[in-house]
Amino acid sequence: MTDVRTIDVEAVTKRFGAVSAVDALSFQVQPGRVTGFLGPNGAGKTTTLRMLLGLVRPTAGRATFGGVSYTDLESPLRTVGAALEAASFHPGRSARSHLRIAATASDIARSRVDEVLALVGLAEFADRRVGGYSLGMRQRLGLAFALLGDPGVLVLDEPINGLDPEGIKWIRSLLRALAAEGRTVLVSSHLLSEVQQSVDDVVIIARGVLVHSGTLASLSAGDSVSVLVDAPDRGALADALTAAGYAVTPARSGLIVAGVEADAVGRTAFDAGIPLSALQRQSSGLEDTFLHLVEGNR
Ligand SMILES: Nc1ncnc2c1ncn2[C@@H]1O[C@H](COP(=O)(O)OP(=O)(O)OP(=O)(O)O)[C@@H](O)[C@H]1O
Repeated sequence: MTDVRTIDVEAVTKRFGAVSAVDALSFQVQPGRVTGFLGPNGAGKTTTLRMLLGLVRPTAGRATFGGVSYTDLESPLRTVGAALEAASFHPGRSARSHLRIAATASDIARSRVDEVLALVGLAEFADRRVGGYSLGMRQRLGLAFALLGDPGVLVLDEPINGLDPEGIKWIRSLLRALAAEGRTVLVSSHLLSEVQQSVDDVVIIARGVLVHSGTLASLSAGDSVSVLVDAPDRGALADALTAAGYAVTPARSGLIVAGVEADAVGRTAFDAGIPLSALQRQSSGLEDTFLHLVEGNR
């Protein structure tokens, strides 16, 4: 690995005619961590990654690797490994032949081709025509390209898309391993649940604007906890909880008490001499928090 850098997105805007795909977006991606770049379909993820990789020119702002734009990098393939969605490969050529051509063009040792083929689990299919590959195998080939120059930064657009459960498990551990080696790893997805197990940090966008950036743990701080409680005498229970200062909302199967843990609700009922028929903690969960964040921006 040669060159480890942060990814710096600074007030980047991209308009396509009247469509504002990305709007004054700023965030930083740190080395040694896996960062999930999340947002619903059409949020502007691919456009942002394309600006980062010099494929689309921002209307305003700049996206760089430690202050240097992709097109100004001395040795781009050795600095940044990228796998964008819908990478096109020549159907009649093999994975090995694709990688050999790229290695030769960038002055990378031929031996590295076999290394990356093994790394992505394509060694036994290396000489097969890419036209016969499954979507998952194409994803692996895209990843092999990204890793070819042993770069310090990886930018991967929806790398989990198309992988089977075993492939998903494999890529999760690969992402973790790449970050553990000190690399900067940015992975886009429209599903938090897809990357939740492999990311340290999250950058969440919706409609082209930033809605949250921070550690994965910072996201769970927004989880709302509540308790569903019920008693044969629901009215008496509601009165006791309200008298104790809790916000109580009637629901079909009981009462919802917001922002409190089950033990406190149980104690209040016990002190008031009210036997309970149900007491259940409810957490909105990370995915709900994520959806709430992005839907607030729809
Ligand atoms: N070349 C283009 N011309 C016009 N509009 C575009 C172009 N590229 C993207 N857009 C629009 O910009 C917005 C953001 O699209 P983008 O593909 O970046 O989103 P995304 O978050 O990557 O979504 P997905 O997960 O569906 O790929 C969308 O409204 C899209 O229609």
